[in-house]
Amino acid sequence: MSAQILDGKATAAAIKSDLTARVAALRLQGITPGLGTLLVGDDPGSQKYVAGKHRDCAAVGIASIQRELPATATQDDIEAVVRELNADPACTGYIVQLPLPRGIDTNRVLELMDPAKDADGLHPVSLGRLVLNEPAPLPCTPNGIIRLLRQYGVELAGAEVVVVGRGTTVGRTLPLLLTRRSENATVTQCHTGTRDLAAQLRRADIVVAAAGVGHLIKPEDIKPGAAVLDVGVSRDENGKIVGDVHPGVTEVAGWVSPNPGGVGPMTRALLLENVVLAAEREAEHAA
Ligand SMILES: Nc1nc2c(c(=O)[nH]1)N[C@@H](CN(C=O)c1ccc(C(=O)N[C@@H](CCC(=O)O)C(=O)O)cc1)CN2
Repeated sequence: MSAQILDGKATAAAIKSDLTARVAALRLQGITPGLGTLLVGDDPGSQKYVAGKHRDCAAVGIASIQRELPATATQDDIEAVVRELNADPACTGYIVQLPLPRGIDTNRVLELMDPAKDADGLHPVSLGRLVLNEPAPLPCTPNGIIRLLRQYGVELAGAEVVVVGRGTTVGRTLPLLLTRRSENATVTQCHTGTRDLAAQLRRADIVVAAAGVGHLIKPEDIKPGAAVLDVGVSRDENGKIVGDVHPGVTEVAGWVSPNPGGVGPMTRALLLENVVLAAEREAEHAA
């Protein structure tokens, strides 16, 4: 058996096509949505992701506001740009590309953002609203995972989901989305302190790997027919980028998300969606 591919590239393309029409409608009302990004430092991965976000903006008609600071930027330098983006009327929503350089207090930077301009759903106010089940911009990668599963008809209600990882962008936030009544999944969160990861994985209907440990998830750990989503990015001993999921998993699983081409493109599309939703709310208030 070979697993069905959860094609994030194709699913993201359909979302972007819908967004292109919605942006055109907003522009007719005199509103041009704008996405801001703040990139600090010269990490090639982060540079690539941010460049991709602005390419996507151009493709759907969203304006781009690109701010960059060197790796030597101080906390004050970064906070000054955050204040500028908060005040910029052309900027509907923005993100601070993570991770920030060592020595920078990331939480302080995020807390300084205007929550109304949080395009990432990672501001403490947005995360608090998510916990309280109130309307909030959804974190892009977790939202992308759920939308991809829905697109391919993978049942979430009653499913046993194992999330591997506890980072803010995926591990901590995905369980909050999966356990909403609309999804109704049961979630086990695993991490480096989990005593027997393989035992947890073997009973999972859905596995989301976001640990950043190359090929951590092996074929023998997967229940036949399960859905396996690979969100991890790390480098092997030759410097080649590898995901968290061993390629052999495709022979056991029912569905797999490729990496690249799975959750990454969904993350980017749903960032644009958050900006368009914010601009549509602005249009409603203006009417
Ligand atoms: N402020 C944020 N920072 C980070 C986030 C985030 O959601 N918000 N997530 C990750 C990085 N990330 C988004 O910024 C991201 C990662 C990967 C991709 C992507 O499209 N990957 C492609 C492959 C790209 C390539 O290497 O050629 C794929 O998977 O097909 C998009 C966004 C950490 N920081």
